[in-house]
Parts: sequence; C-alpha cells; structure tokens
Amino acid sequence: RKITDFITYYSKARKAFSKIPGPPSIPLFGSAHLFKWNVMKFSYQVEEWGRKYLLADPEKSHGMWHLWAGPVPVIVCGTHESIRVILESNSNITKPHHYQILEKWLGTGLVIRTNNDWHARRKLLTPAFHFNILRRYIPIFGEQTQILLNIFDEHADTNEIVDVFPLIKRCGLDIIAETAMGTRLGSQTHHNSQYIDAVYRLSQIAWDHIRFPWLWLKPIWNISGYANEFNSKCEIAQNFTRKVIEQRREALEEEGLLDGEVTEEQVKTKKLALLDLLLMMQKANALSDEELRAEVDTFMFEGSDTNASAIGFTLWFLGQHPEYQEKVHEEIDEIFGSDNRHPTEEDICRMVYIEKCYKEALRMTPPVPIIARQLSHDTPIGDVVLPEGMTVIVSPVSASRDARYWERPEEFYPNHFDSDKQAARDSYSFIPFSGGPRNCIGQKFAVLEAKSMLAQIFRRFRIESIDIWPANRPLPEIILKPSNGFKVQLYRR
Ligand code: HEM
Repeated sequence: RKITDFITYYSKARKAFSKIPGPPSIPLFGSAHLFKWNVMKFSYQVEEWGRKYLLADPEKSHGMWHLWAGPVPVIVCGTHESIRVILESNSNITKPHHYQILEKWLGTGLVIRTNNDWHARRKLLTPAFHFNILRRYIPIFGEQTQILLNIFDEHADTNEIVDVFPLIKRCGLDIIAETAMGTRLGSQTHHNSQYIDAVYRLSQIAWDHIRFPWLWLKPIWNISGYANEFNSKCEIAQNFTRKVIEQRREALEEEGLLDGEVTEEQVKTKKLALLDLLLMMQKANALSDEELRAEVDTFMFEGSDTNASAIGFTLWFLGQHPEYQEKVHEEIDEIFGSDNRHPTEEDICRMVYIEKCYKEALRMTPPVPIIARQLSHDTPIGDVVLPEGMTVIVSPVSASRDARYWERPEEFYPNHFDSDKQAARDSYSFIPFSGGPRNCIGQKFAVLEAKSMLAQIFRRFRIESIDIWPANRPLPEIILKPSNGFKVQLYRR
C-alpha cells in the first residue's frame, strides 16, 4: 500500500507541477545541482527564481512556483491569491517535518503542535495574550529599555560605530524572560549566562539542521557533533525553565493563588507573568509540568529574536532616512514634551507614525521569512490541485513586494501604511505575523514592545546608519538577521 500511495502522490505532484513554473530539474537531484552553497548567494538565487517564475505567467501560476528540493516537491506561495488558500484553512495547519528538530527543545509547544491538539491548546492560551493582560507588561518594556539606553549612552556622541543588534537582542531576551517567566535574566548587564548561550546556540543549530538535508540522516547528525551539542544545550535551557517553574509555583502557592477560584480582581492587581497564568490554569486543564515547560520555552524562542530583528531593522532603516526620522522625533516630542516618563499605554496608542515605520520594516524585512505547512488533504488553488502531504512554503517577502499593492515595493516608505492605503489592500499581501487561524499569538505583545522601545530610543537619540539598503542584505535563517549587524552612530538629542 505504501508503494501505491507513493506513486499516487508523485503522479499528483507532477501533474500539479506541470501547471506551475519552476527552475529546471533532473531526476532524484531535482534542482539541487543548481543550488548555490553560500547562504548569501543562495538567498539571491531564490529571490531571482521567485521574481522570474511568479512573473512568468501570474494568471496561470496563481501566485505559486515550484521547486524540486532533491526528490522532494515543494510549492512556494508568493502572492495573496495562493497564500490566502493555505493560511485561511482550518484544516491545513500541520507543520512539515523540518520543524521536528525543534521538538526536542520545545516539546509539544504551540508552534509545532498539529491538528486537534493544536486547536485545543490555542484556545487555552489565547486569553493569556488578551490586551488586558499584556498592558501590565508595559512598565517592564520601559524599565528594560532604560537599561539599553544607558548602554547606548556609553557609545553616544563619540563618532564610534556600534553594532546595536546584540544589545537589542539582549534587551529583547530580558523582556521576554520577565514577561513570560517572571524572572529577571539580567542578560543586558552580565553576558556570561549558560542559559542565554544555550538559547542562542539552539536556534543556530536548528537552522543548520533545517538547511543541510544530510543532517537529517541520523548517523551523520550523530557523528557531526551537532547532536551532542544540541542535546546538552536543550538540557541546560529546559532545566533552567523547570527551576523557574518550581520557584513561581512556590511563590504563587504562598500567595494562595493556586488553590481554588482566583477572582478577576486578584488577577488584575498582580503583575502576573504568562507562566503564572499557565500555572493558575494548570489543574483545571490537566496540563502536565512538561507541557507547561514546553509552552514557556516556546514563548522564549518565538518572542525574543523576532522582536529584536523587527526593532533592529526599523531603527536601521530610520537611520538611513533622516526625513522619516525627523517625523518620528516630532511625534515623540508631541507626546512626551520634556517629560522623561516611560511610555504608558496612552502614549503608545498615540504613536501612529512610529507604528507605520515599524510595519514598513516588517514589510521590507519580515523577521519570520518562511512559513511552512504540510498539506493535510488535496488542496485546489485555481485549476491546480496540490496533493495531500506536499510541503508548501509561504513567503511573506514575496507577498509584500507585490507591485499591485505597494507603490514603492523595493523602498522603505512608511506612507505605505497610511490608513486609506491599508484599507484598499488585500490583507494577505502583508503577513509578517502569518494570517488565518494559526497566526502569531504574540502579535499584540510584539507591537506594544516595539513601539515602546522605539519611542524611548528615538526620544533620547538621533541615529545614523552605516550600511545603506540594499547593502547589509538580510539573511534568511529561522529568524531573519542582517548580514552585517546594525551598525550605527548615536547622537544624543
Ligand atoms: C516581531 C515579532 C514577531 C513576529 C514577526 C512573529 C511572527 C510569527 C509568525 C510568522 C508565526 C507563524 C509561524 C508559522 O506558522 O510557522 C508566529 C507564530 C507564533 N508566535 Fe510569533 N512573532 C513575533 C513575536 C512573538 C511573540 C512576542 C510571541 C510570544 C510572546 C510569539 C509567539 C508565537 C507563538 C506561540 C506562535 C505559534 C502560534 C500557533 O502556532 O498557533 N511571537 N509568529
């Protein structure tokens, strides 16, 4: 039966591919013999293929192009027509096997769960990301950014060129640790933490595993040294989280928050971390300690480097465009005057122009450059039927360079997000947080954090970027990163 399934699958894939353009391929190797090995060159190559094949016959391809990754058929969805079909689906929510490497670290956390397991868990976690909960984290954004500003201060007005990416990353990590786990990591002030090092290495190794198919073969993975390092870093990261969970549990027990009904008033007045909320719902929802740990580690993974990438790129683009930066300064001065307070919820709501700049950076350089699904059933898109089991890659970059919707697709231009322009655009042409039922649960958290941090940074500094777009090409890892950091000069205003 397996062989017949296999033959049916391949004949369906071939039929679909005959209607969709893609680079030339040869049996077994697919297009792998054409792949550039250097990541930078490979990223240019994929971009070039995307442009060429999406534009070849947009009507016929329905916004898709195909790729044989060795013997594995892959579809890339690059415009809102095809993306909508995939992301809007309530049933095509399975992640491809490439994500399995993350399972060892993130267990059955939300980001890699599938099917009914996913629906139930998503429903359970959604209230923890309600705005009423998130607004309580705003003071943490302010306090942690203050530490970042003090570090920036050491480099300001000296003409020194400083790469602010690692500094922003550590600030992002401290923020997510305090909001998700209720713990102060202090990575901005002391850099030598085993836990921080483990989290960084785990993301890097996972990316290598995803992009080098030979590492998927167990013997090679084991002898390469990666397996040992990955396992030991997993243990460090997970043991750290387990310890924090125990400490929080004891603290909540002492306050009587774990037994019986907790009133809404109690929840409102406490500064509860996401983990505290999970602990409070643990019994009623039969969540095991390990499931709880997996969710907390997922928040740490999804919620730190993504934000750092988005905030870093916004800052770097603004550092190249004094005309837009001036508007940011004007908005900040109007909101804060000469007051030095940390941004409040009301202040953040008033940051309309900063939000446009942030969204424009997300459009140009979406922090999650690849969203992937494995189809759970045959899926028609136009007159093409993609077979069950096929890997589909959704490309936020392609969608947000579609000249039908973006006046200046290749340029940083915050006016793209003027309200009338936003209203006239298909929502699936801007998907940095994905879309449909499986979109980013932390989206509101991310926007709040970014606006708060950017306002504090630009209130104190004027920034000049060193590399100018399109130099400093973003590299597509699990999370997008600049190839040359975010090198800037800082001047106190
Ligand atoms: C700029 C910042 C962020 C960006 C661009 C971003 C982007 C995304 C994207 C594209 C997905 C879908 C991934 C996929 O389907 O493969 C996703 C999922 C997710 N994100 Fe975010 N994210 C950001 C910040 C955050 C934060 C701050 C948190 C948590 C505190 C978070 C938690 C999650 C979780 C748990 C999922 C899985 C959702 C599910 O599968 O139901 N993200 N994010």
